[in-house]
Amino acid sequence: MSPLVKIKNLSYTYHTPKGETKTLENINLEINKGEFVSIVGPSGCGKSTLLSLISGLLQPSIGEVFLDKSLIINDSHYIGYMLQKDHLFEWRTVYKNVLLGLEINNKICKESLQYIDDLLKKYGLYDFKNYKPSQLSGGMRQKAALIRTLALQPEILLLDEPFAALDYQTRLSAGDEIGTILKKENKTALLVTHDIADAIFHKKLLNQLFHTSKYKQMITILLLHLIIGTKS
Ligand SMILES: Nc1ncnc2c1ncn2[C@@H]1O[C@H](COP(=O)(O)OP(=O)(O)OP(=O)(O)O)[C@@H](O)[C@H]1O
Repeated sequence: MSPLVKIKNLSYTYHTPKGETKTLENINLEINKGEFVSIVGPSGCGKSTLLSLISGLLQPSIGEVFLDKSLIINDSHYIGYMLQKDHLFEWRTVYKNVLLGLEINNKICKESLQYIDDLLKKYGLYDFKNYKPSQLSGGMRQKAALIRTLALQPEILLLDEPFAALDYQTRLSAGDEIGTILKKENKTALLVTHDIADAIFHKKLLNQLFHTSKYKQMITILLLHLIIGTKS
């Protein structure tokens, strides 16, 4: 089976009038379909940059990023992003928020609406669909944001510290629920976090440990493969 995401000899340097910042150096990584991979590293080590490169928002300085065997040169593949903040709009109901991606991408049809209804029912938000985001708990809001992302049926989900804004208890339950949803929907996901507890919460298989960037000594990116599905 060929990997869904393949990163080959990837390096990235930011160029600004003040100088250059070598952020990633010679990263190699493969993610198979259905895997949940966590990358842990301290603030500033390049986690968000890596996600931008995978999503095609940035182009590698050196190396290549492939998604499903084709080179990522722009954002032509559909990639779902979940950020620290849920970015739900208070003036829209939960349902209207969840519909937003479909609306923007002109993808509202009978099947997509049915898929949203199924997700809302399966994951306990259907009864809250006419609520405003402020009437939901932090964990429920993150679930609504996840359903908004899943509605577009992305090939891969990129999760950039999605639990960081939640309190510890909510973080545990939301992390658990979101992991369960991704597993049930058979999604491939890459989580980046500075908090190792977030990554090992799902415990599973420690796959690879690598050091990166001589410019940021002592930074260790701990790569955990949290295998979802039959491999878990
Ligand atoms: N647009 C930019 N221009 C110049 N340098 C940048 C830019 N974005 C990020 N950097 C630098 O690149 C390095 C990596 O940043 P990045 O945001 O990828 O790290 P991170 O691990 O995601 O950090 P955090 O956990 O704080 O979000 C940092 O030194 C940062 O200052």
